[in-house]
Amino acid sequence: MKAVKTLGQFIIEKQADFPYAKGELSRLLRDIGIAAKIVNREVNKAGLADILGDAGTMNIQGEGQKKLDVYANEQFISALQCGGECCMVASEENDECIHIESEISKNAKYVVAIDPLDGSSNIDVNVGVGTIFSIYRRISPDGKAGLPDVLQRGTEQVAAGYVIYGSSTMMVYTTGKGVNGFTLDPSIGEFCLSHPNMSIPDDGVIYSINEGYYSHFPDGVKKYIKYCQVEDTKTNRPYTSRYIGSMVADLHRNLIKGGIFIYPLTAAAPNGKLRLVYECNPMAFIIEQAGGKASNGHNRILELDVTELHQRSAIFIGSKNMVAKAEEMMACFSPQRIKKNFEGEVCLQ
Ligand SMILES: O=P(O)(O)OC[C@H]1O[C@](O)(COP(=O)(O)O)[C@@H](O)[C@@H]1O
Ligand SMILES: [Mg+2]
Ligand SMILES: [Mg+2]
Repeated sequence: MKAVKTLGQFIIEKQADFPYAKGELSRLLRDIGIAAKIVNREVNKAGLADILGDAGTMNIQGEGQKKLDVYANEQFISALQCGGECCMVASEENDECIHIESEISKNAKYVVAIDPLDGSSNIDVNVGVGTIFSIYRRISPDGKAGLPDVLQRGTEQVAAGYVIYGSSTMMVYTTGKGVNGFTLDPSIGEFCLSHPNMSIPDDGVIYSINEGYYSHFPDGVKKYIKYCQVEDTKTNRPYTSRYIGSMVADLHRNLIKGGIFIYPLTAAAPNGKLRLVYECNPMAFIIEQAGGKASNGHNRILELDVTELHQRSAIFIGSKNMVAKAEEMMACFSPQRIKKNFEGEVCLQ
């Protein structure tokens, strides 16, 4: 019988990888795991728990908040407040950063950026949703945590992860030493190591993009979609199209099977849709740690300058050879040219 290793046991064991570790990061990951279990409980019985539907409020993105967006946000913030290892939270659902003033937390070493519920458009229809988190070391002086702490480049993340609430619930995370996945065993209420040392294949046969916006895509993206659809058995094409509409679920599938996920600049979202701080940077850290690649079509996501909390970015992420191919086609079009393209100027293609 294979020994079960829980998330808590694994975290403590891995602490040895960090000679100066005092357990703060371990306890912070524990706190995130606790909130994930509470959210999972509600997601699993969402239809019965009066937690489906709209909350009737808008977030700073101008998006209508779902009841589960608000619930998940509250659960993660309160778990981080109780745990004492986080001095500030930046959330998709809050305009500004939330300072944790309690005595035990205000000088805590870490700040957390979070997308409490990812894939909100799928909540009411029982399709996989997730949570995305990113952890940075506070760079501001004691008690002075602020925006600069979450506007650090993605390369400065000390840990990142996601939770997927799917047919089973999993937590997948990295601390910069590989990627590991844990499946929640409801019978013991523990996340247990199920996917050690996850790695994404260098090549895949899945492309994931919302083709409904095709006419608004940059020509480089149109060219790449055409490339995916061409008949060529030598390169396993045509690839197959899969798009769930929850970034976590689309990336989790591609992490395991190989594939590329693209959310480019579009006419409707000229700066992209997905948010750099709590969606693109953490997912890029995980995918790179699994051997994949992540860019905005031109530049490495993790090296992008972060100037705003809810800043958006285009993202091309997944199997490294597939992302490289897409970048090759985007190279025909510099970001400036793409912008011009949206202003209706004829593309040189
Ligand atoms: O419906 P679209 O435009 O394809 O967008 C889907 C994308 O938007 C998101 O739902 C945005 O995330 P949130 O649900 O956290 O706002 C992603 O999960 C998903 O990849
Ligand atoms: Mg999201
Ligand atoms: Mg969200």
